[in-house]
Amino acid sequence: MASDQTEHTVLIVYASAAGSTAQIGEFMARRMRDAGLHVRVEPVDRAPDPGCFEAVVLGSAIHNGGFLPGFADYIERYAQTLKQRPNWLFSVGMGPALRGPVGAFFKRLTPPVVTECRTSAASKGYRGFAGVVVRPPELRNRLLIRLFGCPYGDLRDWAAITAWADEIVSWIDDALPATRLPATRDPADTTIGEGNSGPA
Ligand SMILES: Cc1cc2nc3c(=O)[nH]c(=O)nc-3n(C[C@H](O)[C@H](O)[C@H](O)COP(=O)(O)O)c2cc1C
Repeated sequence: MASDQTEHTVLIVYASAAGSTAQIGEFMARRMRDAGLHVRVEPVDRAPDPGCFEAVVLGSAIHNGGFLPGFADYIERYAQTLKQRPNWLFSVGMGPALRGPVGAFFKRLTPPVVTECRTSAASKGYRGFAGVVVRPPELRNRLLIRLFGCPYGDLRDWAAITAWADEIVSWIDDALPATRLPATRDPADTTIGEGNSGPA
C-alpha cells in the first residue's frame, strides 16, 4: 500500500576548497536519503534559501582559523530563517587529529567563528571532523603542523560522520511532524483551490 506521508526535506550546504568537505556533505546526503529523507546538497555559492527546507546541515572547511569565504556570510544572511529551522553545523580541519602536548591544548579549542555561527543560526549541534591534510610547500607551515602533532593524509573518520548523520535523521524523524498528503480527492474535481492544493 502506498504511503500518504511525504519525505522530510533537508538542505546540506557546504564550503570546500579542495573537495574533502564536499565529499562529507555528499556522503551525509546519501546516508540521509537512504534513511528516507529528501536531501538537496549544494556548495554555499549555489545554496538556495534554507526557508524552503524543513531542516538544514551546514559545513565548511577551516582555513587559517576561519570558515571559507562566503560560508559565514550565508549563515548571517539567513540567520533569522535558520533560527526557525532545526539546523546542525560542522567544520572540517586538523583539530580532531592533533596529538602531543601542544596539539592536545589546541584540540580542546573551538574556533571563535564556529561559536559565532552556531549562535547566529541557533544550531542544535556541532561537530568538528578531521579532514585531508596535505604537506604544505612552505617550511613554516610544515613546522607548525609538526608542532601540533598532526599527521598528513586523509584523516576523515567516516564512522563518526555516519553516526552523526544517523543522529540527525533520528532527531528529524522523532521531532518533525509527518507531512501528510490529502487523504482523498474526488477525481471529478479539477479545481485547484483551498483544500485541494497540497499538504494541509
Ligand atoms: C591553506 C590551508 C589552511 C588551513 N588552515 C587550517 C586551520 O587553520 N585549521 C585547521 O584545523 N585546518 C586547516 N587546514 C586544513 C584543512 O581544513 C583540511 O585540509 C580540510 O580537509 C580542507 O577541506 P577541503 O578539502 O574541503 O577544502 C588548512 C588547509 C589549507 C590548505
